[in-house]
Amino acid sequence: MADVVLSSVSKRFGDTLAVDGMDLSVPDGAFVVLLGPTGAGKTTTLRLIAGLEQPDTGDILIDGRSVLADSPAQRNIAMVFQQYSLYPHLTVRQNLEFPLKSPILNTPPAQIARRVAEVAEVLQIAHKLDNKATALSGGEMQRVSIGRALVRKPQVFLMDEPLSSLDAKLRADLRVELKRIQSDLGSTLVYVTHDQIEAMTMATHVGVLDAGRLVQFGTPREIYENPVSVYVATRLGQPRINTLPAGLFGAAPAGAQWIGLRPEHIREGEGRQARVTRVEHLGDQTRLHLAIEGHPLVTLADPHTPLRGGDVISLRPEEPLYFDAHGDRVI
Ligand SMILES: Nc1ncnc2c1ncn2[C@@H]1O[C@H](COP(=O)(O)OP(=O)(O)OP(=O)(O)O)[C@@H](O)[C@H]1O
Repeated sequence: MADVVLSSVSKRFGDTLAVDGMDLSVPDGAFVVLLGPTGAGKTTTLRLIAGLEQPDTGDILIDGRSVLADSPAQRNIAMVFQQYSLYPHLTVRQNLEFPLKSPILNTPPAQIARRVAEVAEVLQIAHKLDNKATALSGGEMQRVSIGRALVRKPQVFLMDEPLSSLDAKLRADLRVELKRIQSDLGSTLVYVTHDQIEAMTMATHVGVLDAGRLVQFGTPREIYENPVSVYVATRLGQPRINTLPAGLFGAAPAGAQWIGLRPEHIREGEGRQARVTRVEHLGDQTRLHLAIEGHPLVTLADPHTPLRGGDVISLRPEEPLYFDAHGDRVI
């Protein structure tokens, strides 16, 4: 296993600067989740690490050594994409064996058989080993794709939204499974997702990308509790952090333009009056939509809340976050 370092890496496609002077340090054995809206440069970052793209400037080091001159195969990296990339005419077993049969590796047949059996067991596809890849459900195909990455025990795993095409139950199962496999193997993993739950539950570190730049890197808790900007704060947390005029609840720190309120920053019972506009029951959470002087606000309520649209409650902020006019954190 190995650490991965990107040092001032930039990559341009025509007029688009997809990755812009990125410095990223992925510690050995870390599970790093890259978050950011579409076009932020997440996939390009993975492809640069894999060697599928070459940077225009900067350096990429794996295990302390520059890999810019290495081919993707020489980098000993396994990548899993959103769309499963299986050989349709081969069986599941043959698909899983394929990476181990590379002439570079020269793996003995008994070891290949053992490794395929182990991985099939972990991913719960042992009973499908002799099926053609095309005779599988979407979820099974994606498990085989992940299995193909796992069989090789590469230096680094790169995964680009590997669970996003799966149904909710399978996604939840594989989330737990992937995290377990990663921590058992001690593998270094860089993972792209739009799914906050995946980020919060699997990541040891989260990297937030904005227009090709890494704007914050830290544990999921640090990113959630101590975001450097509104942009970062809105990446994690459902409902999203509310941003309201800083003076709405009284005095605000110097330079503050916005007050950022997550549900846990809102205390009911005293303070400003807020009108309930809607109570939304989502099953796993109940959202309270409010308005203070016409400013909308969403927070969480007890599932059995007696509140109804039109009710008026009082609330005040507790240890909120403040941001300046550019959205940067003030305190
Ligand atoms: N091969 C390419 N040719 C031209 N432009 C590209 C190419 N690859 C990426 N881009 C552009 O670079 C920018 C970053 O793309 P990238 O796919 O890395 O973003 P992303 O954060 O992964 O987005 P998504 O969440 O939609 O996958 C985008 O503006 C994209 O259109």
